[in-house]
Amino acid sequence: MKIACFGAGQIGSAFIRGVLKSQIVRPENLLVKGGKSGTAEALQAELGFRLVRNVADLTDCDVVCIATIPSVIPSILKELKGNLGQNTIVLSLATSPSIAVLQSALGSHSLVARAIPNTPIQVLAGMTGVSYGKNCQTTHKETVQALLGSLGQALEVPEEKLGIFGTVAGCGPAFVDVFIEALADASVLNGLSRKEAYKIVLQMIQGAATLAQESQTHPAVLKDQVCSPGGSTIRGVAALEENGFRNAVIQAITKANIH
Ligand SMILES: NC(=O)C1=CN([C@@H]2O[C@H](COP(=O)(O)OP(=O)(O)OC[C@H]3O[C@@H](n4cnc5c(N)ncnc54)[C@H](OP(=O)(O)O)[C@@H]3O)[C@@H](O)[C@H]2O)C=CC1
Ligand SMILES: O=C(O)[C@@H]1CCC=N1
Repeated sequence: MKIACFGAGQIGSAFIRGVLKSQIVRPENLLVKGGKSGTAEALQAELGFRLVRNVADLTDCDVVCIATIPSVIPSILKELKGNLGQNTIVLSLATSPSIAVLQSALGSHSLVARAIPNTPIQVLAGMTGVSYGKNCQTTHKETVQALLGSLGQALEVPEEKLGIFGTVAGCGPAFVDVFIEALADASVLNGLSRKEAYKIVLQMIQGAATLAQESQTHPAVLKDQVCSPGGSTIRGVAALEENGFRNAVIQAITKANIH
């Protein structure tokens, strides 16, 4: 597979690291174009992909990804128009613009898709939602699925659900990181070292997620199994409820919701 990526910032670099780690693309078949700050050049020195010198080099790419903030995208689309092969799919990883806007900028026959990945793609543990423009046929979807699926799980969703999918899966890691840090702070407050705290917290979170996934048991049942009568856990659960933990999480997702 030959792919290109515009942007080597947070999600661009996670994508680049992921596709090289999964070996879905070889470094010589990965072309990257960065912005002005030199992040792409620094990453290239570490990972050995190719830097894009000329957009005309992209015509034989299977997929051209766009991993920049939305405001830069119109100028990238202008650069791309006329430099894409007949079967090159433009895959935007940005929260906007919509497929309709991408397609109208690139031409009515263009192959366009949108995906919202998350930072765990760099360790092949991603969860990515993807939506396709109307010109994408099964073979194009298979190419994108192979690419994104190599980074963890990738699920096709209608574009109207991509925002909330991307909010939970894409913003979610930051919320979980806040929770991890808070658990570690509480552990340190109560006498553990930072190192011990993170070791315990990370394995506990991974274990709880694995149990929920493998047992296919409702989280309320799993929670009840931990709460011994008159025991410690139920006192902690009551404290979470008293402090609006559930509501805080619901508000966080609702405020973050990508439209
Ligand atoms: N961060 C995340 O976890 C996720 C982000 N996204 C989406 O991805 C997009 C990027 O976000 P994020 O990675 O966090 O942002 P960053 O600011 O970290 O990265 C954006 C990158 O784009 C580069 N850039 C700017 N202009 C151009 C250009 N003309 N051509 C090529 N590259 C350019 C910038 O380079 P320079 O600084 O050198 O100008 C920068 O490195 C956003 O739309 C975001 O919504 C989606 C899912 C998850
Ligand atoms: O913060 C953001 O806007 C992006 C979208 C998903 C994750 N980060």
